Amino acid sequence: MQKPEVTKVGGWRGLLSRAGRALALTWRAGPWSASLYLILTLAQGLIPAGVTLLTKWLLDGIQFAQVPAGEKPAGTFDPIMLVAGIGVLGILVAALPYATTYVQSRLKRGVTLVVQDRLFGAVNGFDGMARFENPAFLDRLRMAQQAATMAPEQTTASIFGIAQSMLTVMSFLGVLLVISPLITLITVVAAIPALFVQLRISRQQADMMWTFSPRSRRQLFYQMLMLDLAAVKEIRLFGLGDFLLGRMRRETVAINAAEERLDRKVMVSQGPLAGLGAVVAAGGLVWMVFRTLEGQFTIGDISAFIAAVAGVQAAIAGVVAGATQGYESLLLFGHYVDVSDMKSDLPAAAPSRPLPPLSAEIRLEDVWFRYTDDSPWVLKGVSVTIPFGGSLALVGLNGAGKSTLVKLLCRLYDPTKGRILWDGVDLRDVAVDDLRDRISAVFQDYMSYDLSAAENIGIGDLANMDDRDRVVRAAERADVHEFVSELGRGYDTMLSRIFFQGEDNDDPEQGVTLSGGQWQRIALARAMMRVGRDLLILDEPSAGLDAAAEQAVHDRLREYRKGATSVLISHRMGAVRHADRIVVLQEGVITEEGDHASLMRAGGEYARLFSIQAANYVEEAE
Ligand SMILES: Nc1ncnc2c1ncn2[C@@H]1O[C@H](COP(=O)(O)OP(=O)(O)OP(=O)(O)O)[C@@H](O)[C@H]1O
Repeated sequence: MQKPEVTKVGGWRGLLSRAGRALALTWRAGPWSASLYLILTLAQGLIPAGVTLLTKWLLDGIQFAQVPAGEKPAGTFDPIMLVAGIGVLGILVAALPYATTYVQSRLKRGVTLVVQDRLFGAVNGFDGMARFENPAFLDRLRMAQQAATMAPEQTTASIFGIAQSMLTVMSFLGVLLVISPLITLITVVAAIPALFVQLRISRQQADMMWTFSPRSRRQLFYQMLMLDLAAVKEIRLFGLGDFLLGRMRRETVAINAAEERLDRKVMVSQGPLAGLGAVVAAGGLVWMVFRTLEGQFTIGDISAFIAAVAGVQAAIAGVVAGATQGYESLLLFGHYVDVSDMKSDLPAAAPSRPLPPLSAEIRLEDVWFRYTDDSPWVLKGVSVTIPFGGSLALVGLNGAGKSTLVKLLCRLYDPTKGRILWDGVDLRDVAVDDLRDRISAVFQDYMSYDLSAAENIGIGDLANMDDRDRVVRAAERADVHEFVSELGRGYDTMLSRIFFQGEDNDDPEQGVTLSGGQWQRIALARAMMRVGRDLLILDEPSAGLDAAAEQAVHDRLREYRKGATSVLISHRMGAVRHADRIVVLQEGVITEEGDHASLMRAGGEYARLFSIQAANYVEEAE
């Protein structure tokens, strides 16, 4: 079921295709900005050689200023014009980086928008839950998220940067070649090993990021935990602060040590190579000076040589840096590409069958389920029928498989074996959105959204979210209307304080913090928003409620459930006794089935659980 979807990223062909995608993305995010960015970048690549050439001509012009006009060597120009030209290029050198940064930032914002839309669009398209429970996938998702914001822009910047540096190299080589082909060759050859060493290092860096990803995740987990409001109580009371800090420190130290090792490698391998470049440059200069003294070269040639050697080395370093950064961002971009290309984790039926409104029954036929291929079976051959218009209650000890069964009904997973039929149609043969549109549910681990009360309820049915009457009716059904009406801003009160800062923080009208039971009733109201659905699932809908509220909620729910097909899970035996059919699940197997009276008569597990709770109440009453 959870196949290892995460593969290692690498291979030149893959890298090239990813580079193509990154460039295409950048282009799509802003064709004009991208073109301008390219022009500006390339222009900056040509300027250094241009300045060098003009300077050489200027120095030659000065050297031969006293020579009569007809005897001047070819390529001697008016010094005033050359000074003006150097001035113009100087202005461009100063101004262009700012223009480039502006265009680059603009492009980056555009790219971020496109890429995030795609990534989260793809994530929203994962219909099931399994991927979200796979740690390797979560790692990749985290990296994809990181990649989404920086990788395409970085890749483009690197590719353009490489083009710029190569243009600089080539233009300088043009100048250098005219002066001395030998020096040109030696300079280039000396710079090549650095390129390969850098590429190797960057691969190691990317591998390290991947290897240490679980550590980074744990480090982040401890960090978040120490700042988590929900965890504050236990951390304070149990004195867990230093323990968590120690664990976080351990992860950070391990990551730091690996980074340190890599940095050392970079220093040891790069240092000598950089030194070799400097020796070559110095040797070339000595040779050049001697030749100039012999009259073979001009002073302008020496200045051009000095500038070109430095320029070529800097530009080759630029190519290496660009390649390294590009390589890293492409590896990172690979995670983004993989996640955004992923299809839904639930096989889609093609073509999907229409899902008729429920008219007869929902039937589980010999359903077996386990979460992963190597984990134990959670459901072992469950067969049960939920008749149309009837209520089914699921009873069983913790871990019996009740919530799992509900997840299968919502098709958050597919059964490993067996099938679930909706009026005879296998759930796998219908579009998952159609199925979910027919279901309403309160899950055991319901959500508390940092939204207003009206929105918290209304999002149960997005299409009717702004229909205040509907929201109020849903709140009434969940017995929460009165409470919400009395809040500072009624239904428009924010059920969160996280968006308020500074002075507003103490204003109770700005947002409220609800209790667990109040949140549970809001979640119930959210489910009640979904009127006219075929199946209502209530997984522990009253676990956090006080006795009076629980009674009231169940009375109302019974009213609401009348005529609706429903599945109720509750550990409160008083709440399930009214169900049309009660099923007892023990370690993934149905052991008893019937209505309250017949199960009590049978004297099995149901009767035992019921009697334990009843006895508790009686003792408490006495
Ligand atoms: N996402 C998951 N991955 C792996 N195993 C899981 C997962 N969720 C639940 N399980 C396992 O499946 C079994 C059944 O869990 P389930 O939540 O369905 O039980 P339950 O009957 O609803 O229990 P409770 O009454 O405590 O809510 C448990 O052994 C649990 O450890």
